[in-house]
Amino acid sequence: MTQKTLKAAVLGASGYTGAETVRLLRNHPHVEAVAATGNALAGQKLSSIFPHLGGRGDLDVIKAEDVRWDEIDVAFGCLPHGTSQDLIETLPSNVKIVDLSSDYRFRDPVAYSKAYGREHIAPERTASAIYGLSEHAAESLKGADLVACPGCYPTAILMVLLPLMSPLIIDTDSIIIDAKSGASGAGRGLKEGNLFCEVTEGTHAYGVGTHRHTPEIEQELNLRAGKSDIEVTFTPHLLPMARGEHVTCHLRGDVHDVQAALEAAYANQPFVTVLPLGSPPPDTRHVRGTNDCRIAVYPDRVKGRVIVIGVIDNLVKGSSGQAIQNLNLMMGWDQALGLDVLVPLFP
Ligand SMILES: NC(=O)C1=CN([C@@H]2O[C@H](COP(=O)(O)OP(=O)(O)OC[C@H]3O[C@@H](n4cnc5c(N)ncnc54)[C@H](OP(=O)(O)O)[C@@H]3O)[C@@H](O)[C@H]2O)C=CC1
Ligand SMILES: CC(=O)N[C@@H](CCC(=O)OP(=O)(O)O)C(=O)O
Repeated sequence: MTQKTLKAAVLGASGYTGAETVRLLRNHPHVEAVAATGNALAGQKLSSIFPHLGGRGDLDVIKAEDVRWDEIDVAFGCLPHGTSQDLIETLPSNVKIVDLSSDYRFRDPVAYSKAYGREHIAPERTASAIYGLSEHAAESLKGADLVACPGCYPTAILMVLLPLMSPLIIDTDSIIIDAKSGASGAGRGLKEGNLFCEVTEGTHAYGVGTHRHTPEIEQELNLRAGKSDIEVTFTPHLLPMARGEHVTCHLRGDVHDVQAALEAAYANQPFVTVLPLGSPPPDTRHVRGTNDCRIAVYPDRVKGRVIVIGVIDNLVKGSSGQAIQNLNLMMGWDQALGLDVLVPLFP
């Protein structure tokens, strides 16, 4: 039997994750992007905004209200948080939603309001959405209608930390996460902090002690560990590069236990490589342009401490790639469909 091709609308295709979703879907055998939406840039061809997407399958960027929703099977929400829920809650109920924003990531609407400073317009839906860290949610993703893709930092960090939570093999009182992102993590919108001169030839921390990804990370760690008191120290930094995310987790535990737990968790996972102990540290360029995640474990010279490094591409595993991986799992397909063709771009 021939597989039906799902018709996808990419909401926010004139932004970075939307354009990346369109790019990646071109490799997908069973999903076709047939609608692309934008706001200020609606009215243009997608290839005039993103010339690299020119050629086959060019799309008109239209407003979401002009999409012919009766023809759409799945929507990828690549919109700013807040805008995302406002639009998603107006869509027909038969359209499957894979949301890349933070709008449906919080299982507790009160925690959402605390982190984002607004009331959720559909608190019961955020409570029941599936948190789509693909490798850790495969079963619950099957048949799901609404999936919240994790943030790019939470993706890289939880890929490292979740396998250490159950059984709990690290001390949860001393988790310190030093994280770095390329500037595409901040989106394509014009912001002073993203100007070339503000980003190049330097680096700086931001959101120190306050970043909104901290409660998202803590939510998932506590759920996995069956606890409610895990807190983490998380410090993100902006690096002068377009894409890539690098996290260094400083933990208290046994290096061999940590290595064994990570190897066991990802033994059969196509996108995750746990490097052998003693390997050179992974580089964001080893996963650039792919849905891969590489993890490496090191003993600290301080007795009883372990350092674990994870790298992903924020625009692929950290957003659009994982979104497609999630759709594959929702549909009961091979999770790697359309994504296993990607090969890292180095240097
Ligand atoms: N960048 C990343 O690495 C990651 C991003 N995310 C999340 O994914 C989502 C998209 O991020 P990203 O692609 O970087 O963002 P961008 O700023 O690059 O793109 C935002 C998109 O949303 C559209 N948009 C903005 N405002 C409105 C509105 N009021 N109504 C309708 N459409 C609107 C924009 O249209 P137009 O330009 O035409 O005005 C654009 O297409 C965000 O929620 C982000 O937090 C998650 C993980 C990683
Ligand atoms: C470099 C940079 O600015 N990164 C963004 C995170 C991108 C991401 O994952 O964001 P969402 O949780 O909004 O989806 C930030 O720190 O806010």
